Amino acid sequence: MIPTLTDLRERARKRLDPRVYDFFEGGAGGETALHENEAAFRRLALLPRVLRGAATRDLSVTLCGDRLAMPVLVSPTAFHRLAHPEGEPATARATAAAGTVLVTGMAATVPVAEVTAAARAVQADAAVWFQLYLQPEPEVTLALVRRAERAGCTALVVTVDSPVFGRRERDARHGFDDLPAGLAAENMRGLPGATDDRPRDIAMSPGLSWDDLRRLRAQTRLPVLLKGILHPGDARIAVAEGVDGLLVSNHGGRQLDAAPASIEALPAVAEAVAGRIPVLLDGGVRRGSDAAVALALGASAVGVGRPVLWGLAADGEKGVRHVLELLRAEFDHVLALCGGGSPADLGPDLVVARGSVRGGEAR
Ligand SMILES: Cc1cc2nc3c(=O)[nH]c(=O)nc-3n(C[C@H](O)[C@H](O)[C@H](O)COP(=O)(O)O)c2cc1C
Ligand SMILES: CCCCCCCCCCC(=O)C(=O)O
Repeated sequence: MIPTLTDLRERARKRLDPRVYDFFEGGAGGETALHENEAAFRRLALLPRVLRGAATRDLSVTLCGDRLAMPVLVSPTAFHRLAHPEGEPATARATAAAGTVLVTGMAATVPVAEVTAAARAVQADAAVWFQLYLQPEPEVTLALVRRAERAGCTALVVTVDSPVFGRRERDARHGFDDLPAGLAAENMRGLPGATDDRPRDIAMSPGLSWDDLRRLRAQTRLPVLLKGILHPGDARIAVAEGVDGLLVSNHGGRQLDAAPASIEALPAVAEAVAGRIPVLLDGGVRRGSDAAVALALGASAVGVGRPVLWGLAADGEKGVRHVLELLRAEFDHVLALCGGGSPADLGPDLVVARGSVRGGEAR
């Protein structure tokens, strides 16, 4: 039988140390935002169109100069070697084989240059983006940016939803506050605050402002996307500042537990951006139909976090390939069922609240 994401989640749970499984799976506080990310998709339905003559389908999208074979990319998740000994290079090979973007990041357990090399061994022009938390000392951030540029990353994703680290009750219960011996955030080596034995800790910086972002953008030619935007006011400022893209995200429910589900925040952000820059979304995407709903509501693409970790833990590179292929095939199928030939054919008129369509009242 072909394993579904639910099967892979269960396989991952059986294979992983419960402390690691909970670190991957858990959210902040009472885990309301975590739960809502998936639940909010279940409250939405697609109202398909018919007889639109879409004989062939092309799933590809272009984002910040990179062409993706499908509108699903891999969001940054920390510490892939906790899931599988091969870690981020296995994820990179699988993502390159799927023809989409891997966002690796500061909290990778393999240096960024090895991650891009693994992706490019599979596909010469594989796109890898680098996620970073701006550090309180600009020179540390700059050193990380140069590392990502040298490694051939094609965009930077600055996570802005984490002025402080989320209160993760599962981790607190387990006392899980450090990596096992032999694993580290490898991109943090050789920076101020690092020692020969131990990389510098990743700092969260509550004092950051748009000035810090302006400084970063002046220091690099790479496109800069902001990850963790939920408020349309911030989206408007980001566009005015010249940011290259936004990722609507509540960090997989791991930061502000009182935040709305990502899919609920998307329409207002998309409206504020009005097509001027790409808007992406992550959080709770578990099916091709979730991706279709997000695209219909204004996203150019979606990211997946935990599903990739489940695939990696369950079956290494093969498991991640399987996750991405499942999502591609499901998205393609849903697009066909909605009468679409490309992601651009999905618009807001196709999305309704479940239970709201009665006898022709909908449109
Ligand atoms: C175990 C784990 C680690 C994560 N690490 C990071 C990270 O280092 N940087 C970041 O910006 N987001 C991180 N995230 C958030 C993801 O990028 C993404 O926003 C979230 O996982 C999407 O939700 P999903 O898991 O429901 O797909 C992490 C998420 C998880 C589950
Ligand atoms: C196992 C020890 C935890 C140390 C935390 C380091 C910060 C990494 C940030 C990862 C992240 O964003 C997440 O959501 O988790």
